[in-house]
Amino acid sequence: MDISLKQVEYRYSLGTPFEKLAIKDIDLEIPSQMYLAVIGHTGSGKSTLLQHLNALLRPTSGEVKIGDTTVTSNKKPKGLKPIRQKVGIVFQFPEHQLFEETVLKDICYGPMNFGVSQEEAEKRALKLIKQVGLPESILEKSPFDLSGGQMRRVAIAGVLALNPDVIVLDEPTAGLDPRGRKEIMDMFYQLHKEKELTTILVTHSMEDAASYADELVIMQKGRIKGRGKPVEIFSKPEELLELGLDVPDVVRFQYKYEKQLGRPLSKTCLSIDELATEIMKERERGDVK
Ligand SMILES: Nc1ncnc2c1ncn2[C@@H]1O[C@H](COP(=O)(O)OP(=O)(O)OP(=O)(O)O)[C@@H](O)[C@H]1O
Repeated sequence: MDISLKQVEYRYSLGTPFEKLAIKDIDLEIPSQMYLAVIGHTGSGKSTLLQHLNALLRPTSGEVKIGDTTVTSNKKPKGLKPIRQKVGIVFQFPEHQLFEETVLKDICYGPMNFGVSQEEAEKRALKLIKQVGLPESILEKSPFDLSGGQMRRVAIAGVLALNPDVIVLDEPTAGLDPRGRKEIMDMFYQLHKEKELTTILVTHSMEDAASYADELVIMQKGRIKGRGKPVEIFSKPEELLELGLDVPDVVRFQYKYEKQLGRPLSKTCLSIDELATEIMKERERGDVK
């Protein structure tokens, strides 16, 4: 399912003394099955943008197309439910929204609310609990007896239980330890590939943006400042650093190395292995120590 935004602007508290422009001039095409990462400073409008992707927010002006449905300021989509089913959002700390007595009931709540039979919902829960890396036995436990990382996975299974075509991730690993972060990010990547899920990730982690995304969008002060493949975006680290954004460690190493070398390497490397190979090649040429 393709999503597109045309000249989207959003103002919070429109028409009040607290009116606040959050995003402006947003033109964005997200083709089906893409993995897109949205990066930018705090307050640059990333979360506001995300909430337009399943009509949680409607633009103050401009137009959002989600599949065949058009959302504008004065055009409330007829069926919001299908959009909410097709586009699942995993907010920061999604475990705060767990509320049922058992994990099974929690995962089944969403689909049953959308008219899926209990039998089908339970079938999905059983499959998903394994996909998010948890044992089947956890289904009968109270979600509140689980660790933070387990709760996060249960909450993610609840979003996936709606069988979305698109999944929107707003800093989905916030607060997890490095191992938990990697496991969750790898899991989303696998789901993206296996289920052909269009994936939109908001992240402050440049490593994650570089490792997983097909393309990156840079937001600054409510506008889109740039878009490109990770290797294109990170091949100009100075521009990102000027915007006050970070770059992956490997890009920083390459940048320093090139300064010493006095010329660029033949390509931008996004992994340590790639960079090591490039440096070896330089050394084999014999003009570098
Ligand atoms: N509910 C709200 N009411 C008024 N202004 C808001 C509201 N939510 C966000 N804003 C403002 O809109 C702008 C964009 O905020 P947004 O949360 O979209 O940024 P962000 O890039 O997601 O930030 P972060 O990385 O901190 O989550 C900011 O200036 C913010 O203060």
